[in-house]
Amino acid sequence: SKTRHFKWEVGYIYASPDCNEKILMGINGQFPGPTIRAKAGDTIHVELKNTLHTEGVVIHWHGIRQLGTPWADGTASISQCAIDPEETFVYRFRVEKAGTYFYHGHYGMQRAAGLYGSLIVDAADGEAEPFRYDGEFNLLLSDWYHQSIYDQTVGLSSKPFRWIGEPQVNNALATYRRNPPPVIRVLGIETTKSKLKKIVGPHKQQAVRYRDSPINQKRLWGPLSWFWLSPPTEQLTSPFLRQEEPIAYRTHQTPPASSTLLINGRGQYNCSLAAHLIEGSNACESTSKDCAPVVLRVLPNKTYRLRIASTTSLSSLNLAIGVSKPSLANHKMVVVEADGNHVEPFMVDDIDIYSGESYSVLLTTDQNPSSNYWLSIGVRGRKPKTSPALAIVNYRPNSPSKLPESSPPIAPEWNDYNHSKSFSYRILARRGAPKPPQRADRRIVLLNTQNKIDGYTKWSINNISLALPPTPYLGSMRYRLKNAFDAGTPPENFPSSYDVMRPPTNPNSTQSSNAYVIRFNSTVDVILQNANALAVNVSEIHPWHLHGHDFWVLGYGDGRFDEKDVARFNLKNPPLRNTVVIFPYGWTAIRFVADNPGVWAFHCHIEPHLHMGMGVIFAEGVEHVGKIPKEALLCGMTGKMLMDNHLP
Ligand SMILES: O=C1O[C@H]([C@@H](O)CO)C(O)=C1O
Repeated sequence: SKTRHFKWEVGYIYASPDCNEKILMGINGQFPGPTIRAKAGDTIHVELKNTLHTEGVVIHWHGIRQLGTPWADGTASISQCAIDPEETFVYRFRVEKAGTYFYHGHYGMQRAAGLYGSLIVDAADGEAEPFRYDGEFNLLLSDWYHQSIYDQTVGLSSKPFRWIGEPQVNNALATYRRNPPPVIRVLGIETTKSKLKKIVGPHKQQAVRYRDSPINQKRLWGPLSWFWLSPPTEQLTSPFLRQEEPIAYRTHQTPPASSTLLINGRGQYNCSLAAHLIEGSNACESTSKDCAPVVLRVLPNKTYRLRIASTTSLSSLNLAIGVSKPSLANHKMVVVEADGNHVEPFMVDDIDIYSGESYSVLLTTDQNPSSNYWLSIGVRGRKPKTSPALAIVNYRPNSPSKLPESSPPIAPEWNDYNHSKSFSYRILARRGAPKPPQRADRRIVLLNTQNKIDGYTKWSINNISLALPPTPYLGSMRYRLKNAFDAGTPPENFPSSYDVMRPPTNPNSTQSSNAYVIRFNSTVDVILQNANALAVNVSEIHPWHLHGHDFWVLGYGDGRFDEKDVARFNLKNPPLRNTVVIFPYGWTAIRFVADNPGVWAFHCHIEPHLHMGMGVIFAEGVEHVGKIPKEALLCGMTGKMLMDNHLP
């Protein structure tokens, strides 16, 4: 095995990930950051210089256990002090297991600023993974907002609360959405100002009125095929329209597409590559190569491994490959890996992927080779304001610019939770994978609720919203510093009178930095219990990610977890993972062995939710932690002790 050296600088750069220029966090001028490729058993050595100038930074290596190097986990306030501007920190750790991983910022909402990249671990020399393929592609999925992360975080901690919205809703649209006029869209051709006037003809006055709306003029009169009329118009039956056949048109109650999903850092804002095939879409016009569609160049009748990871800020995603006609999703995929663990192979038409998860699927290029196909990514679990992100599967020797002849595969409805559940339930450990201990030493039940604290909107776990302390836990626990974080053990359960199906009767909760201390080498079950959020009839998906461990997913259920559900736990072939979802109003049970000395975050991987307190801290075997590099301890109480020469 080798040591692989990298020298990185994190800094803001200009980029146009969705054809709109913004600033984002790049590494060595790149977005997404460089891909790390290593072999199982290798040591990764990243010398990270912070060139953000005015704020700290850390990088978390998602899915890497950090056995023996807990200070390299890259979690600000937990495993290390944030790296100051112009300072350098060395992340040095081993990658033990082949698989598809990624890395990302873990300080404030820096992940959502674009601070992420892929980390791919191949099998060690002389070893092989238990499946074969002819080639591979790496797809790192994310969502992208036009609002800066500073704008987003201030909104989340303001009264009244300002939600970040579905990906990239701009302000004009947000204003517009409060009072949406019916929308009429002219499709399939570029609408010019003169054409628009002609079409509008008899409704001219209404259109003129609309010019004073918050929507900018460019959008109204620009080359995009959009315009609005008010008051409500069911269908525009102007004779001009009929003349213009084959223009399709219809009325909408929804505003324009407002989100950008990115594939390998590239997407198209408010337009679709498949506009000519999808009613209601705008054609993309940009020629910027930052946002050119991703093309997967394949040969017919081969098998490819697609490595798919999601580092979205908010969105849950669905991925399918094909075209909508003649059959629905005409490339099957065989799932073989989840979060760096082999799963019992199973075949699907589409996969769901939540933030923090990764999969490998095998794709066989067995369709008509004279066509190219769509790889389509849609939103799950939250009502999308977005059209799907598209990449092109290019069967060679076709031209990569030959667009598929029919529209992308039709994604399941965003709220078809049965579809999502049936996918999750099919993920099982591959034969021969490590089995869980047959019983646990401790069970912690974590109730997930949306709350209010002094009028601020928060998320809480057993009525405690996580507030990180100024001194990272790893240092303060290792050196037994007093009063570095809130004392006392957080609750192991929640009151039996709590009704998970209804909004909280008393939504008030408290903030704390207290931590769960877990006996070293003990086996712990965690039941993640979902509940109704603040609004009636709302319960959301939350993907929970555990640092420092893989865990077995023992089971899922609807409603409130009950003691009798224990009998249904899968102890035979539960999958090992590092991220798992709770479905609306449901529970998920996991088991892990606390065999990794350190302090580890366990949290919802939705970036704004973590920011709103949706996480807990697990500490185990901290007395076995080796010598923490001083550079990880330079802040808070450990920083002061270093200055006074009081740390060993
Ligand atoms: O944390 C969240 O806040 C909003 C909403 O509940 C309040 O605006 C939302 O959809 C979340 O997921």
